[in-house]
Amino acid sequence: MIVLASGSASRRAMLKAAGVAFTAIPPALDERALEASLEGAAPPAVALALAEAKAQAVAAGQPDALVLGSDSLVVVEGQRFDKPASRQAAEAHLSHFSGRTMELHSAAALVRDGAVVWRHAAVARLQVRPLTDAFIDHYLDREWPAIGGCVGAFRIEGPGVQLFDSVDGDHFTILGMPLLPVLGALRDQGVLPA
Ligand SMILES: Nc1nc2c(ncn2[C@@H]2O[C@H](COP(=O)(O)OP(=O)(O)OP(=O)(O)O)[C@@H](O)[C@H]2O)c(=O)[nH]1
Repeated sequence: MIVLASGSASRRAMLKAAGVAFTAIPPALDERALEASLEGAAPPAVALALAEAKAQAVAAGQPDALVLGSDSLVVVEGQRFDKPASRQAAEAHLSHFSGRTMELHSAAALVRDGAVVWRHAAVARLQVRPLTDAFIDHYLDREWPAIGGCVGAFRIEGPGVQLFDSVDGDHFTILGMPLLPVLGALRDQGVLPA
């Protein structure tokens, strides 16, 4: 059985659309505390550590399952941004992102019998166009609070696409999980038909 250790609607939707049968169990994990313990680590290492910790947290209660954890984080000019906690935070994030290049790191890990059997990190680079205060306000009138659950304060599959001049990277990585490598790993683990 495949367990997705995530409360992310986007990750559930990706796996469902791909035709993967799974059970979703949100991880009970203090992500912020773990991130704090990783202060100074490179973004891919942070995303991988969080993906593994989420999978391990759920795997503890699912002894016979293959457990998939995933994490995404945004870095702009070396500064990391988590999901916006309020509309005001989203406004501040977007003002800061204006005209800058955003790195969106997404990682995934598989845990079986308590051991990490596979891990992968990917990065997408998104060029944020200059954003006026009026645009940000209008955008948030439509997209808040939906984007409260999204790092980067956008949904690329929705109006969030209007934030960018260009995007370089895998669409799924931006949505929150490097789906193609995940599917390859699930085939290697014998839980998806090869
Ligand atoms: N719909 C959508 N979600 C996005 C996009 N970019 C990032 N996300 C979501 O932003 C969230 C990143 O936060 P995380 O802490 O990794 O995951 P989470 O939502 O807290 O869920 P857990 O896996 O339970 O930790 C994930 O749910 C991603 O799917 C996007 O363009 N569209």
